[in-house]
Amino acid sequence: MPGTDALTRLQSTGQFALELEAVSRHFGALVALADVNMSVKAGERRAVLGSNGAGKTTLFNAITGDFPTTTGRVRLFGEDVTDLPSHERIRRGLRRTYQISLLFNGLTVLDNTYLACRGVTRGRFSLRRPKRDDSSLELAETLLQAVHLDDVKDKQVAELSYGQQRQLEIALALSGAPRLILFDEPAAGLSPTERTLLVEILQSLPAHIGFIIIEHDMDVALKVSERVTMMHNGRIFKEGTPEEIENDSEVQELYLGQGGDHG
Ligand SMILES: Nc1ncnc2c1ncn2[C@@H]1O[C@H](COP(=O)(O)OP(=O)(O)OP(=O)(O)O)[C@@H](O)[C@H]1O
Repeated sequence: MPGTDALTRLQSTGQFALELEAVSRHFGALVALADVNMSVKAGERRAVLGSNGAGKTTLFNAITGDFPTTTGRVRLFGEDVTDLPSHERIRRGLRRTYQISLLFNGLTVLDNTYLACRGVTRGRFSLRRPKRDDSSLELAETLLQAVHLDDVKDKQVAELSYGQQRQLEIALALSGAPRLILFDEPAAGLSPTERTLLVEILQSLPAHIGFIIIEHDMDVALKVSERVTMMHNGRIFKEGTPEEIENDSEVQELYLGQGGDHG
């Protein structure tokens, strides 16, 4: 049971997109997340940094409900979702991208996006051929413009570069009125040019869409976020503005102490 302060915070308004209250996740004897408290405002852009095994992916799994938490409460937009399955959290506006690709390689870019739009709006997938007047098709085209893929919309996904596939994953995450998106290392494997484009795409997302980004590229993470949470050994080690984190001597020590292993 959370204490009085925790309960007061749990009963707070929906001004927060996300509130984590003493969230822990154990794997046997291993504590992957230990008593994590974290609040992200609606529309806020937050980076989560930390070395390998710091608990970043486990944190995402706790937020999405992909793994149950061992202890603690998770609140989305003022509502306690700790006991709700992933699809119920998605219905409340939560989206996630993965480090592995979940795209349909044999379909076109537009078809992939269209299916995602229909899948969310109708609650299930339909393989009906799109008609020109379909609002899902219009939405899909708009999303592809937002991620700079409109000129390759008729190509098969398998023909896209790796960077373009990552851009498409962002378009899919944008389908169906998301309010909070979790991006899991979107810059991984991208060229410098593709990273610049990624930063531009993330910075141009509509203001009401908040996100949390796990990113090993400090430069990308600090450019697209308003606040940064540093994790270490399953705990929150530091939180602050990008400037505060960049200039923090303990953060520098931790990173340098790992021989430059930022990820
Ligand atoms: N399903 C699992 N079973 C057992 N241990 C796990 C499982 N998932 C994660 N862990 C362990 O929990 C700890 C945190 O892992 P996690 O993947 O959350 O770290 P991370 O910060 O995302 O690391 P990376 O940057 O390498 O992705 C690690 O010690 C990891 O080995």
